[in-house]
Amino acid sequence: MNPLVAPEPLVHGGRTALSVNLNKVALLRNTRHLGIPSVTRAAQQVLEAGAQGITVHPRPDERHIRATDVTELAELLRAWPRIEFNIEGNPFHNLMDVIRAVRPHQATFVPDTVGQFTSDHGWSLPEDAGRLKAVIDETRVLGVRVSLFMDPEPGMMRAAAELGADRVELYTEAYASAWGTPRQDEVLQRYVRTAEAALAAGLEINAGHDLNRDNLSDFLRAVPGVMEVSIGHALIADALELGYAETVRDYQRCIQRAGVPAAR
Ligand SMILES: CC(=O)[C@@H](O)[C@H](O)COP(=O)(O)O
Ligand SMILES: NCC(=O)COP(=O)(O)O
Repeated sequence: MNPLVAPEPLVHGGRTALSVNLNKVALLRNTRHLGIPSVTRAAQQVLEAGAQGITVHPRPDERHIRATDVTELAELLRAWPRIEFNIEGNPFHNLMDVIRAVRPHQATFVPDTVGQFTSDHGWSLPEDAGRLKAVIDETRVLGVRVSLFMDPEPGMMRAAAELGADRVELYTEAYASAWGTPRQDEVLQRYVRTAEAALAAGLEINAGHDLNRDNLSDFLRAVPGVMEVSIGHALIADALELGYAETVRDYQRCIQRAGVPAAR
């Protein structure tokens, strides 16, 4: 029995789930040998406040999330059967060993290099398709949903679906950079067209990177079918001021303001 995949699919009724990325809690923790702030305590508090998922990106250099964090979070989440565990990373680096061991609900494949400052691009299809097929197939056989981290390129959506991906995660940095500028609507339309192409190809849709309390509602109001947003950097920064619980509630309010009820 897959330890983390729920017996029944975790369906949020097409509503947008909030998955909190805990990378930056681990980043701060790693600056001393004191074990604080605790990653598992952060997870417990954001889940008690209503978050529907936890996301981590255990990079090969362990600059933030470590392998031990992943196993401790997997253990914690056994007590939260309706919560999704999303583990991100490059499947050609360390990620597949983690997926085989933990079998989270979702694996998000990201084409980062080992020392990359942060994620800053999606997969190139069809160029990357040949090597992605095998790891997508293996991951799905393990009962783990596959999401491909993708730029807002409508023309790549069919190729992502043909590879067997269940979802694409729209890389939202371009939107976040344009938000509040005269280019906002033009850039947003690229995401709308990409989401429409993804849905037409039979893919489900996630989104993430640089989303925050200012730009989230406009994105969800415009872009159809977003099942999950994974948010870390801005959310943890907000939590330094507001606390985890009030911050999660505020992000849920942003989702609800978009007219897309937050997942229950
Ligand atoms: C894939 C993505 O956009 C982010 O989830 C990524 O985890 C950010 O990584 P850092 O937190 O190391 O910047
Ligand atoms: N996949 C995006 C994610 O998990 C968090 O990205 P960010 O909010 O830290 O930019």
